[in-house]
Amino acid sequence: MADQSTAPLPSMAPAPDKKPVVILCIGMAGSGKTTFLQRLNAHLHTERQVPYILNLDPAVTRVPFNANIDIRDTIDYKQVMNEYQLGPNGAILTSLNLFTTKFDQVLGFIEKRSSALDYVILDTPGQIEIFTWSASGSIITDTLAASYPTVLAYIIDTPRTTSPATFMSNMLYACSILYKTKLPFILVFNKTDVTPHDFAVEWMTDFEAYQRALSQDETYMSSLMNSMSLVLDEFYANLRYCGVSAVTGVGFDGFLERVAEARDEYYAEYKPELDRMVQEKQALRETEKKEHLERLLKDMTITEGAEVPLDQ
Ligand SMILES: Nc1nc2c(ncn2[C@@H]2O[C@H](COP(=O)(O)OP(=O)(O)OP(=O)(O)O)[C@@H](O)[C@H]2O)c(=O)[nH]1
Repeated sequence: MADQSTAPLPSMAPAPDKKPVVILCIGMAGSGKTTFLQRLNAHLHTERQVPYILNLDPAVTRVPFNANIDIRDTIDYKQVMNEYQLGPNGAILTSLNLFTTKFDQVLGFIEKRSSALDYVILDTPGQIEIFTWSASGSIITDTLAASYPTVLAYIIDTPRTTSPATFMSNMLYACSILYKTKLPFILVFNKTDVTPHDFAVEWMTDFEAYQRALSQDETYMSSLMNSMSLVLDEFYANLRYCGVSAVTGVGFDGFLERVAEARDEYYAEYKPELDRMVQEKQALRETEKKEHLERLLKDMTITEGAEVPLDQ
């Protein structure tokens, strides 16, 4: 595995305990993750903020940015397919699993440069479930979130989400990922140059507007979605979102503002909960250790045997 960074880092005065924010880009195939990353990378460079980029998609043919670490450098996805007799999705998953076994090295690379970095950005495989519902995806996410403020950017193909039914399934998917990872979450409505995301904002903030859109759908799905939308109301209430165009570059300042808010949420909510869990585990381990020791001492007293009076 290699750290491919080529350009020297611009001189920045790092704050003593400054940690880069990790942005995990996830989204359905074709939502524009890679283009989004390319644009974000360009945007950050113009702002003189330094990103460290990881490509975790072993099947991508062309990466239009300079990835510091690329899964394809260590794992040949086609070879994995042949060697393990797998189909495309199985091979992507296996490649990710193999890569995860070396993730400690990746962390080492990030750690070495972390004081000079502002962001660590990850591009994930096109098939969203391979990352979000796999053990390796969880290990990567949890490992990063244990060391760095980590946020999820869920990229949405806005022009393909304009029907109430597609919108609802996309939101339910986002909701399931949010509850699984519990990490700060940003909905990124991409491709707003084709379709502005105003309709989505309206549906998320005005329950009746979504109901009105639904009422035009007379299929059985409509009543199901009606009930579901009540569930999602709570999800929307705690959600951060923004609209961008990865092609024109519109909306990236807004995205970075959301990232800053999400980072604050990480420190205010996720990190204390993580620390609490670690402390709980440590306390449990201490109690178990004490119990073992007590049992051992008791066993030793028993085996010492009773005192036998000697014949006089
Ligand atoms: N008009 C427009 N097209 C976009 C935008 N972002 C991405 N696209 C196009 O959407 C298509 C898919 O973009 P990718 O960046 O490859 O999407 P992806 O999510 O990485 O795709 P997978 O690797 O299959 O997951 C490409 O044709 C892009 O040019 C955008 O903001 N506006």
